[in-house]
Formats: sequence, structure tokens, C-alpha cells
Amino acid sequence: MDNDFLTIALPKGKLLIDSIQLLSRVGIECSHVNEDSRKLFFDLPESNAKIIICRPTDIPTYVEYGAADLGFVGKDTLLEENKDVAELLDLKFGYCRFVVAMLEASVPPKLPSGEYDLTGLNHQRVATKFPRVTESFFSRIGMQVTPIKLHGNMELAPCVGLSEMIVDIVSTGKTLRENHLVEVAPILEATTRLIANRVAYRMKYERIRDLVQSLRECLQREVRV
Ligand SMILES: Nc1ncnc2c1ncn2[C@@H]1O[C@H](COP(=O)(O)OP(=O)(O)OP(=O)(O)O)[C@@H](O)[C@H]1O
Ligand SMILES: O=P(O)(O)OC[C@H]1O[C@H](OP(=O)(O)OP(=O)(O)O)[C@H](O)[C@@H]1O
Repeated sequence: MDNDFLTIALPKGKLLIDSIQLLSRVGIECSHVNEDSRKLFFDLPESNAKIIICRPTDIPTYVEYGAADLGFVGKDTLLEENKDVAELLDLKFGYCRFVVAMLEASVPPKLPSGEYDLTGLNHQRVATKFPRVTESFFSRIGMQVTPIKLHGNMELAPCVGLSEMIVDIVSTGKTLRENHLVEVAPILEATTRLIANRVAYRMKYERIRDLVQSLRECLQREVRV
């Protein structure tokens, strides 16, 4: 094993461009990497590294099995996939929030604290791409729900009677508004994280430590600017 060589898994989709820009800024020049071609891996001999492009939800799996030493992944996906990987750094980009939402017409009353009273929704159905995060949130507030796993367009589910609620990512809030949905509870905030395979983290410790340090310094410089 070349303990200086890194295979880095990047997610196609919303997080790809920021991931490429950040890596290029810390000396792993990969600005030619893109998802427009069908090419899924890119050798970077000058950086002694390789980039592989994966579906965002598959990144923790590639890293857990060691097919990639490192991966860039949203905290939402990391929590949902629950793989045995090391979370090394919050990369700060790709900010989004997880919320519970439901149709405007069915929102529950509010408590004196200003929060919605969700207790009347016990045992209801929740459409989501994130059943683990959903169950864990509701069990934390003493409720049980039935998650219905979907792969996209969760907002449709309450509109057609598939579920009473959804748990999904909100960024601008436009998708909720356009489908007459209202946020009734925040769950958590997510940003992109750097994760590592646990064995690679030990075997390639110096290379990974130096990269983490460069990323940290780069992120701190950005905050100061
Ligand atoms: N509207 C959004 N605004 C900001 N970040 C988002 C938004 N939606 C998703 N994200 C973040 O980007 C990550 C990847 O989202 P993207 O939509 O590119 O892929 P996906 O379709 O969810 O993944 P997959 O194809 O594996 O199901 C999410 O896990 C989340 O961390
Ligand atoms: O608050 P907004 O800015 O409207 O963003 C929220 C939308 O973004 C995500 O969907 P995405 O575009 O990733 O589509 P998908 O559900 O098919 O993955 C999420 O699932 C919401 O539908």
C-alpha cells in the first residue's frame, strides 16, 4: 500500500463544485473533474491522488469498505447511512436544514412556547428519504411514527394523501411554499463533512493529517475574508 496515495470520493450533484474548488485550493488540483462526462474516476498523478465520483448516498459505503480513503458527504446523509467511518472535519458548505413539514390546512395548534404541538400526530405516516433520522427525532420527543421511504419529491406525499407529514431538507423554503406546506418542527442543521476510512486514517495518517490541516486553514482564511 502506498501510504501517501489518496482515493477521494466526491458526491455528484449539489456538493460537487464546492468540493472540487476546496480541494483545488489546498493543492489537490482537480478543476477538470466534472460529472458531465460518463467518466467516474480521475487520476491526479501530480497530487498522488485519485478522485472517484459517487451518488451522494453511496459515499459512506465506499469509504466504510475502503474503496475510498476519504469522502465528502452531507451530515444528513452521514447520519442516515450510519456507516462505520471517521468524521474528520466540518467543511462548512452545503448548508441545509432538516425539518418536519405538513400541509398548511392541517397544522396543529401551537404551545405557549410558540412551538407546534405535535402530540396529536402520534402514529401518523411520515414520507421521507431519511427514515433513520425521522425515527430518531420522533422517538427523542416521545412519539412513534411510521416512516414511508421515498427517493425524491417528498413534498408530493401529503398533497395526495400518502402521508400526513414529511421530513426533508429545506434550503430556501421555496419547495415547501409552492406545495402549500409549512415547517412544523426543526430537526437539525447539516453541512458537508470530510470522512475517512478508519484503517486508511491509521495507515495514511500523516498524509490525511496534513490535508485536514490545510483544509482547516483554508476554511479559516475564508471566514476571515
Ligand atoms: N436544497 C438544498 N440546498 C443545499 N444543500 C442541499 C440541498 N439539498 C440537498 N443538499 C445537500 O446536498 C447533498 C446532496 O444533495 P443532492 O440533491 O445533490 O443529491 P441527492 O439527490 O440527495 O442524492 P442521491 O442521488 O444519492 O439520492 C444533501 O445530502 C445535502 O447535504
Ligand atoms: O428549500 P428549497 O431551496 O426549495 O430546497 C429544498 C428541496 O431541495 C431538495 O430537493 P432536491 O432539489 O435535491 O431534489 P430531490 O428531492 O429529487 O433530491 C429537498 O429534497 C427539497 O425538495
